[in-house]
Amino acid sequence: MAEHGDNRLSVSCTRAHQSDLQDESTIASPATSSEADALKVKEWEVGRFQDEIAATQGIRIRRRPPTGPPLHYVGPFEFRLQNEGNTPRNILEEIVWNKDVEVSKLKERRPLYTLKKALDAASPTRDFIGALKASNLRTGMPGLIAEVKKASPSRGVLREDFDPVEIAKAYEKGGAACLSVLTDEKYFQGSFDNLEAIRKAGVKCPLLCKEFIIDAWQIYFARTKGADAVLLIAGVLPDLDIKYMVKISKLLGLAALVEVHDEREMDRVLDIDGIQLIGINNRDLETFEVDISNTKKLLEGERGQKIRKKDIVVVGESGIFTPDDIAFVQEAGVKAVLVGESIVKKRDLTKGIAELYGREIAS
Ligand SMILES: O=C(O)c1ccccc1NCC(=O)[C@H](O)[C@H](O)COP(=O)(O)O
Repeated sequence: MAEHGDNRLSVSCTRAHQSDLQDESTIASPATSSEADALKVKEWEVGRFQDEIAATQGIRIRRRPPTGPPLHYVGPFEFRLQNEGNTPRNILEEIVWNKDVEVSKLKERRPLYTLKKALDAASPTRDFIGALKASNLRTGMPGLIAEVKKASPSRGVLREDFDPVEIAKAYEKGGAACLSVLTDEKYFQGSFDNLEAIRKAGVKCPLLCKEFIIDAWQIYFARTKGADAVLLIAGVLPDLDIKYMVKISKLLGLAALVEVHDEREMDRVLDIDGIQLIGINNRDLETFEVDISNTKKLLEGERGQKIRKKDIVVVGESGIFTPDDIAFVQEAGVKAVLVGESIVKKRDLTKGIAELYGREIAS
């Protein structure tokens, strides 16, 4: 019944205090099924409370279906009962609701204390932000985070002959500074096995675990699978969760790429101390619309000044296809780009990077 004990952790995550960082593994599991039921009820109540807090920060994505699980099974037949409350409003919300269930099950199999134990023997992480800065200095162009991406909800399957390790090696050969590895199975056909395999294959580029993180447990898990950085999506996580998760990431030696899509999210994130890496996603994850001028819009005026003052590295993400696109986001102020579709679809991945940049960027 570790799940229920651990679920209390995600509650503490929203009410983050520094002391939570020490207390996590000591929370007890419920002893009886009635205690477990009571905890489940509490969990729903807290979930609703979390959503209320999130809404005050402009977050539209609800953590869980407000009226209970989206599927109901009645008698010998399965009925799919849907109403406005338990139907996700968009794909991002659907992903988050599925992730919540997935993470609860994973936590039951691998409670936090076992992950912490595994970390005692883990090899050190590599400097993700340092690699981006070094590449930017060396080439005079944005450092490349090349994405190992088989499929996506908006584009379907991008590459049929998908060998993650071969793709990672080809990207590295083409001059990628870092790699982004999608680990979500249901919507992106990715996996943590891919992340682990790339890490074990001797690829030197630091690795971003591209996951929908909603619980600090996932950060520990990513670290055990070889990640050097994790993604935190401001459109999903309230401010206190971001603060807490950035701290946890640092404690584990991981960089945190905090992703924003609009001005409101950027302003929230700029008010949080300790953030060194911000990704501006040109894709609206609720509608799939992609517009690279979003990067420019979010870096104009006072926001740009604040970012430079804080020495934050900005990554332009999504919809980058041509040397003109690279020049456009560089002009806007990014020091790095995160690119999936335009390179993963190329037959020759190494050459594809040179085509994207309009020149060789390998050293
Ligand atoms: O790509 C999607 O369809 C998508 C849908 C819902 C949530 C996230 C999604 N993508 C994640 C990303 O933002 C991209 O994988 C990444 O920035 C690379 O984008 P691209 O170069 O356009 O493949």
